[in-house]
Amino acid sequence: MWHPLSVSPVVEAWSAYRTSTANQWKPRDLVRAKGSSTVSVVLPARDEQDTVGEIVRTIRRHLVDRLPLVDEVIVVDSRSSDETARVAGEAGARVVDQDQMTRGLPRLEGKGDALWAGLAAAHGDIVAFLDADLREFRPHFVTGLLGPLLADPSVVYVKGFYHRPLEASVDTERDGGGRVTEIMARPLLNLCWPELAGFVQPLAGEYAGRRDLLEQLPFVSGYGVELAMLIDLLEKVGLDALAQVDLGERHHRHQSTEALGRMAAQILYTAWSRLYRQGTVPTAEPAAGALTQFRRGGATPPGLGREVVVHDVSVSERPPLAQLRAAVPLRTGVL
Ligand SMILES: O=c1ccn([C@@H]2O[C@H](COP(=O)(O)OP(=O)(O)O[C@H]3O[C@H](CO)[C@@H](O)[C@H](O)[C@H]3O)[C@@H](O)[C@H]2O)c(=O)[nH]1
Ligand SMILES: O=C(O)[C@H](O)COP(=O)(O)O
Repeated sequence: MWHPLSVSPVVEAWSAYRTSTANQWKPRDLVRAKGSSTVSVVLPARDEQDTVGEIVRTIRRHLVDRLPLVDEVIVVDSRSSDETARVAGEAGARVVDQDQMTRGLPRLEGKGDALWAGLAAAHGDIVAFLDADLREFRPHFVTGLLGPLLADPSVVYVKGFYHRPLEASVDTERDGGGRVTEIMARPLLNLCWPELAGFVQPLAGEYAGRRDLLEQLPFVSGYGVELAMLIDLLEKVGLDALAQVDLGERHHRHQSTEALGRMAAQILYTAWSRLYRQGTVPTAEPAAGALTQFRRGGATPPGLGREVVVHDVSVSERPPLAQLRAAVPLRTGVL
């Protein structure tokens, strides 16, 4: 047993063993290693018309047209109210509609449901997920995620990590980004799932996995999807089948503190479900599924000088796709 304040030997050994950097993985070598297997890239996108086009074009230019590494680029339009679908389509993505993909099933909210719809739409043996709000996007985000999977059959899932600047309109805090990660998710994981403490960016939206494994996982509907996936993967395949890759620096659109509060609440709600499954907490759901926030300037209720805003932060889950396919025999690429 190690001293609680020292680096966990599990984490240390795993990081040394399973961590690579994106520039280690040369695109031409990956094409060779890929052989006849197929790769899909899936981008969940809600109102990302400003960024999604450039990401799709970059992937197509470098990894579809110049080198045959990526076989399809799918953008899941997640109920956008802007031109996301048109922009993505014009850039060369196959655009699928979250609601069309899940028609006939209960309507669920948020990113996790978009990812599940994207996995259902994808044909690849390997599926890589990327957020659609990335700026200064470069192809090494994709090659880095694919490298360990194509080079080593014992790796089944790869998570990206990076430096995270916090970019405000006036200045940049070099390592100020990842606020939910640093203030909530990392402490939570360290305390409750210490084997996962070696993941540098546990909430990263950039990761890749083998499709047959991804299809065995439930997908939590909202922003808890990444946390749940790591915990479920740890239980299902163990730490040694997981890897992480250094993607350098990541720039993205920052959400407001208020929106991040709702994200954090969804993640905590999700963690609760896993703690319940492990027998650590007594009830299947936390005491409440609502988050009350106070916004400057309103007059409801009177006397507070604030507006009270209440959000439902509960999450649901889509079942593993493999379960659905077993119940209703379906080809890949459709639900
Ligand atoms: O209902 C939604 C909400 C978001 N998104 C997309 O999901 C991606 C990530 O969403 P974003 O709101 O930009 O999340 P971040 O603030 O960047 O949150 C970080 O932390 C989240 C919680 O773990 C992860 O899901 C994110 O991938 C990760 O980047 C973007 O492409 C969104 O357009 C959807 O497709 N549908
Ligand atoms: O991953 C996170 O912690 C959240 O997406 C917040 O990221 P940001 O602080 O870089 O906006």
